[in-house]
Amino acid sequence: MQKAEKIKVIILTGFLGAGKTTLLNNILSNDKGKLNFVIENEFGKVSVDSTLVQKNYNQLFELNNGCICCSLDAELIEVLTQLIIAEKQPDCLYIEASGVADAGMLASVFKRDDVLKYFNLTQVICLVDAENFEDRVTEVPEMYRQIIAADRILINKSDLVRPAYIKELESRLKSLNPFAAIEPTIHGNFSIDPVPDRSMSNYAKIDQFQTIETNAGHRMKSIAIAVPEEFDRDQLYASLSVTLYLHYHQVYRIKGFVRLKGEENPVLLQSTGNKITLTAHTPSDSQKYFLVFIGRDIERKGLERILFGYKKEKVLEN
Ligand SMILES: Nc1nc2c(ncn2[C@@H]2O[C@H](COP(=O)(O)OP(=O)(O)OP(=O)(O)O)[C@@H](O)[C@H]2O)c(=O)[nH]1
Repeated sequence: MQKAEKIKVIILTGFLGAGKTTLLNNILSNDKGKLNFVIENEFGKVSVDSTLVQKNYNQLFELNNGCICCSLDAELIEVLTQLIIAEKQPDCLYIEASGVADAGMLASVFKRDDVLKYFNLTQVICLVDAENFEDRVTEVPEMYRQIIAADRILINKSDLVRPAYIKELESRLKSLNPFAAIEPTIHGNFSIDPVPDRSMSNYAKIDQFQTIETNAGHRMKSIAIAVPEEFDRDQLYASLSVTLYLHYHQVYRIKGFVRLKGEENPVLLQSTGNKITLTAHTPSDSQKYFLVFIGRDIERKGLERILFGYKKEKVLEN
């Protein structure tokens, strides 16, 4: 270890699609002169976020195919060890946890004596999606744990709800976590100053919440489907919209890259809540086309039928 001071660590948590990558991109672009390392953790095997994090970092580590809080702690320790022995240690390490990560369990890694010696977890920031909070919080226990483990809660997507609702949500979140600083944000536009009167994360308080069921694995599933063929934009949009409408309580997030008929650039397709967005994407040389579905009780066969079913029907019609 070259530096006298410990490596600062900031954990970003929040449910699927709450805006963690958007926030991280904002922080990194405001922080260009610094040596920043990033750990990206996605729940599924295939990573979309590592492509979407803009290159304003100095090194990026990916921990995929599991959740950093329950199945990847050995891999996390391995990355942390690499940082300790590296010639140049980062000014800050940002960890973007998967949307279903238990932030308390992740933060507890930084309580271990061997880790505490080199790393200072300064903030656990939880993003709450103002638009979808009510619908999801009752069915996803992981969201509670993310909220109660936070030093700072950002009510993101506040452009999509009424100002009066933000006030309501703020007091609701305050009752769940009275220790956190809470503020509304839009597109993760926020400056990462220290939480007032706190040089170290308050995550030690998590011990007070041990009565809440500990995370014995998530009920979520992540299914990646290769989509090398071109889709008709309207048909794809319609079949996924219907799926989100009918299976709103099962399909929590869709994201990936697809090609559309008659369009030169592929698109980044994303869903949060029941909204789908398609954004033009500049492909890399090794661009892969796939869609990742994250949700509960979802099955590959059913999803393939949704994606490709209408094509088969078309063949039969002709
Ligand atoms: N309207 C609006 N959209 C937002 C805001 N913040 C993020 N988004 C959009 O929400 C979608 C999800 O944002 P991400 O930053 O990818 O969310 P995430 O939490 O990293 O998602 P996962 O990694 O899948 O859990 C994207 O389409 C963003 O552009 C916001 O404040 N307002």
